[in-house]
This record gives sequence, C-alpha cells and structure tokens, in this order.
Amino acid sequence: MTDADVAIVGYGPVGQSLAILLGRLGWRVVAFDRQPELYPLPRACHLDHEAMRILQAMGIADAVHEAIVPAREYLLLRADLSVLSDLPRGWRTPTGWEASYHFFQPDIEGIFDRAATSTPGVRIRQGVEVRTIESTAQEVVLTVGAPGSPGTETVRATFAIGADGANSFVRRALGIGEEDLGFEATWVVNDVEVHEGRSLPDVPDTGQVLDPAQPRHMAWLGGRHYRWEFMLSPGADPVQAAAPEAVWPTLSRWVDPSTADLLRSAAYTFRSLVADTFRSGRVMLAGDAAHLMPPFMGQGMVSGMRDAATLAWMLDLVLRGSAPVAFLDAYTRSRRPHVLAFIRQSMEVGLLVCETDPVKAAARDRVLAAQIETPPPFQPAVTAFVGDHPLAGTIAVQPRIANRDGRLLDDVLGFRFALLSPAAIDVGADVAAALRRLGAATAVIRPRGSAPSEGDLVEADRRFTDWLAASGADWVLVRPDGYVATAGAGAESLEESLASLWGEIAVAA
Ligand SMILES: O=C(O)/C=C/c1cccc(O)c1
Repeated sequence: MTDADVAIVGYGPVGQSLAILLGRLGWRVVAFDRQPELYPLPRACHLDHEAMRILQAMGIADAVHEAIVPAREYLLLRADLSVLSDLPRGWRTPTGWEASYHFFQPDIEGIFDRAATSTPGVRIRQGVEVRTIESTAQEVVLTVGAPGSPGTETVRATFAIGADGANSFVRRALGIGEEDLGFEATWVVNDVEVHEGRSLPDVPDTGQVLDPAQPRHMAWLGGRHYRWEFMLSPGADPVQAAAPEAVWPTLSRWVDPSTADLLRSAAYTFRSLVADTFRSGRVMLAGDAAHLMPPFMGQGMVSGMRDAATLAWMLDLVLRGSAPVAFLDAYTRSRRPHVLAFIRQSMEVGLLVCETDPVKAAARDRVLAAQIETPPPFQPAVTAFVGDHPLAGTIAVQPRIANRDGRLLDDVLGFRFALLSPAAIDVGADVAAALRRLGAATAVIRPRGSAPSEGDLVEADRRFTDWLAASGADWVLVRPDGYVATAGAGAESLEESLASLWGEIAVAA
C-alpha cells in the first residue's frame, strides 16, 4: 500500500489545481512545498476562458470570478501612448466565459489553497522539501525532510508530479533536458497598490508600449492593483534598475510614493523553454517545470492549469485500471505540441514588443497601423487522444442549461468524458462498454424552445446545436478537459471512433 496515489512536488497554482482535481475524483494526494507558507507576492496576472472552465471543475469558478476582473482590451501603443493596434480580447468564447481576466495573485491563491485543504483525501505539507525521487516499475519513492534539517522520511506514491517551477528539482533529478527556443529579454516587473481614497490612474486593461527606446507594459489588475514593467537595455544592472529610486521616476506619469505603494520590483529574464518529455516512468512534469514562455500573451499559468486538467483525467483513467501506465505518454503528446504553439506565439508577440532598432520599429508600426482587422483569437487544437473529425482537438462549446437553473454544462455533468447529441443515439453493447470504461456521461441537448423528453437537457440558446450542426456532426465526445475527443454522424461512426480511441490506449499497453 502506498502513502498516496499521487505525490505532487510544488504547491503553486498548478500543484494546487492538480491536487484539487485529483482529490475531487477521489484519489489520495500529498503535495509538498519547501516554502512554509504560500508565496505572498503576485507573479501571474492573467487567466483566460479555458482556465475558468478548469476552475469550474475545481469547484471554485464562482469564488475566483468574484476576485478577478474582465480584461477586454489589449492595446499596442506608440511611445506617446496613442493606439497603434489591438489584440482580440472581446470575442465570444466557446466556454461561455470572458476571453480574459486580470487578477492580483494573492487574492486568488487563498481560494485555491482553501479548496485544496478542504478537499477530502488531499494533504498539504508545506515547509517540506523533496530530496530524492525514484520511479520504479510499481511506484515512486521520495525522500523528504524539512529544509536545513538532517531528518528524512520516505514517502511512496503510485505516481508523482513535478510542479516545482522553472528550476525544477524533479526535472533535474529525472535527467530530462530542455529545448531552448531562444527568446531572452530582461524586464523589471513592478506591482503597485494605489492608496485608498486616491483616484485611480488611467491605464488600459493591458497596454504594451512599443517604444524602441524602452519597451514597456502596463496593466490594471483589478481594484487598486496595477502592474508596470519595462525592458532593460543590454548591460543594464538589474539590481539597480529594480531599486525603488530607479523605479518611481518611471511611474511618475501615473503614481508616486504619496499616492501608491510599490509592493514589489523584481528583474526577470523572460525565456522560452520546453522539456524534451513531460513523462519519465511514473513521474510527470507540469507548469513551469515543463515549459516557460515570455509573458506577452498571459499564458504561463493558464498553460500550467491545462497541464493539471489533462493530467487529472489521464491519471484517473490509469489509476482506475482503465488504461495502462504507458498511456501517460499521451500526456506529453497532448500537452507538448499545444504549449509549444503558445510559446512560439508568445515569442512572436514578444519580438514585436521588444524591438529596439528604430528603423525596424518604424516598419513594424506602419504594418500594425495599416492592419484593418483584429487578428483572430489564437486557439490551437490538441492533437493526441483525439479522433480525425474536423472538430477533434478543438475546444467544445459549453452551453448554459435552461432546465438546470441556467448552469453551465460542465457543472451539470461534472469533470468527466461526455457524449453529447441533439437527439438520443441507440448505442450498441460495445459502445456502451467503451463509454463505461471512460466513465463518460451521456446527455441529449436540445435547443431552446424544444420539448425535452425526460432527462434531456435544454440549452439556453442554440449555440451547442448550431455548433454541432455546422460541422455536420450529430454526436460529440468531449474530454474532461473541455477538448473534443472526436465527433461524427450516426451510431456507426460512434462505434468506429470509440474503437479507434481505445486502440490508442491498447497500443500504449
Ligand atoms: O495577457 C495579458 O493580459 C498580460 C500580458 C502581459 C504582457 C507583458 C508582461 C506581462 O507580465 C503580462
């Protein structure tokens, strides 16, 4: 008997998300972090609509929603702060949430922590470092102890996750290498709280100042919290540049020490790295331990939360005995190309923003100013454990369900596979068995105004119905993480598609 089904190394937002998801699925989780308390300072500041869907699965979407603000503008600005162009943030998302939100991290980390500590089966061990980790054929053996003390304890878990940040001990202990995609820029990040009663500065939700003399960033994080960042020239001393006496003059247009507190100033080198594999034996990497990207699309923490959601359902299948351990290779295959797409896109935006050559910057500005339409939202598809239907790997539409108090579909069905169709499908014994093995829910979803049979769901509008019809499908199988596994028309195609997905699992064995 192991001490835990899953040991998680690192208790930041990604480790917390995974602990909550696995605990809610009924698994025994232990999470270690060498810090005795939650990190008190803000780092991430952006969540997107997919992260909100994952928060639904964690049972904290409403609580987090209370603590965050929609971030509908992402402006690319000239040095004089006039608008050059913008990125899409106000679009209608498939999940039913706003495309983007900003937050002050300490406001939401407490919500994550309370959810983790109150989930049955989840144990949090802060102030405990992991010193060794070994993956054997049967289990993972970790030795842990309090930092600075010689005492050690052995912990055995069926699986372990390294969610221990960019300098991951777990990644290094497993000997997993990283690919460097070559982005490197050092910026000073400043978090500011405006004094109560003071007027709030005029700052866009997100503003990137494309000034070749010094690229800058500013954002409203909600309430009285703001972030200003500026890029350092090569050779500049990051310690001096992050000292308050150097930072305040850069903020003087908006705030000064009589109107605001500087909560944190720190120099960071933004980089672009991806681990060669996200799995070694029974250990998987998640979050910054597996990938790092420049922050310009606000996708760092969101990508880590996607890792947690994918890992949660894949580990659940394996722990339940429905898939072999080797199926966890699908985790790397599902997450690595997807996060690489975000790293590359973040680098592309970063290269636009960080241009310091005035001639190239002027050419860039001409192109941006001539752009008539906002580019489409960047939503890459996942490409592993999905079928070959055009919808496969894309984000499934999540309707509100009128005859379930207007709740979002995932809240009605739970964090599980779901076979959805606009009319009942007559499934044979093989399909029924495959759906049972997946732990799938089945639901008939009818458009607003139709008369439901008993048990049918009625959507609040026609979004789901129209989405499915537009692709010629009459059923869709949605993964617990919200991506379409596969879709098709007719009971026969359902049988073939499920057989092919199970084939992928069988090949793993
Ligand atoms: O996506 C956002 O809203 C924020 C992005 C961003 C850009 C530059 C620097 C950051 O720390 C965040």
